[in-house]
Amino acid sequence: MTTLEYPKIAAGKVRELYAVDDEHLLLVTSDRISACDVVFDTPIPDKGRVLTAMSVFWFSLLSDVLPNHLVSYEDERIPAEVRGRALLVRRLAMLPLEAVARGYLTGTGLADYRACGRVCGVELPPGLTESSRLPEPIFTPATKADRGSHDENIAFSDVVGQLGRERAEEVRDATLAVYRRGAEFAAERGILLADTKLEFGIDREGNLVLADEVLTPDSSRYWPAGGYAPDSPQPSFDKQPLRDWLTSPASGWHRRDRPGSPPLPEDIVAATRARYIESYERITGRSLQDWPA
Ligand SMILES: C[C@H](c1ccccc1)n1cc(-c2ncnc(N)c2C#N)cn1
Repeated sequence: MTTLEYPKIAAGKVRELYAVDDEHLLLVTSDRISACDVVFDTPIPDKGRVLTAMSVFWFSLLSDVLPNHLVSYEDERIPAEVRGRALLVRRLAMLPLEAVARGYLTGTGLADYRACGRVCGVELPPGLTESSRLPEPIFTPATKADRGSHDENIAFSDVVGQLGRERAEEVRDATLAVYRRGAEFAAERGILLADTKLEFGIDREGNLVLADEVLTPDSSRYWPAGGYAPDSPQPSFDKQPLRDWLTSPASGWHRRDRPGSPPLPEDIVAATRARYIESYERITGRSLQDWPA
């Protein structure tokens, strides 16, 4: 089989989803990269393998927290062309929300806090600044925005209205448990997980199941622990070389007119590839060379 023989049922900025049969899907991660709301045409070699291998590692580490949708990463139904960057997963009834946990204040969380002292209705202490560590991780759900627009933060009460109280509490508790486990594990390896975005589905038996990708540099903010200092934006462990180049005169890219995406220089591609591989090897203690290609 090739992926072209499976019907494509969804596509994101860097991933595609195919229907394998009534019970199974194929989740394929490309080598494309998105930064500053731009999806670049220049691929980052091995980025899809890193993100896929990372999710498989985290699913295993989190298997005692809750079930997940992973069936296999080397099943015969996975086409050779995407082997190593594709997962065979169980088909679920997906919940219509982005389940976000935050351990640090940045991005839209910081903007909401500065506007009203709260994030998704959660009251925070005064005096927090950019990149402040929160007293404890918070659940900050968001709507699933259409392609091209940004997710909107919503309150827990909105999630209760969507899912009912019992399921909403289950999603909140699972999101925070996954984040806490991941953040603690990553911090011991020199990486701060500032926040993460999870997706959940419901299986035929009505169980809550962890889906999508999990705790990857594309679904989470990875910050180097060394040099962490609140009161200023933190460098992205994986995307900073790309961001620095993109916002420098060298790229010729100007946020104002956004002429599409400039081609990436070889040194930026190489530096970005190295960052992704380093994030995987630091977190897992394994070599990416041992992951299927
Ligand atoms: C957001 C994400 C997506 C991925 C790739 C490209 C575009 C969107 N997505 C995942 C499902 C999905 N549906 C049913 N069962 C599942 N196990 C999953 C998963 N994972 C639907 N959408």
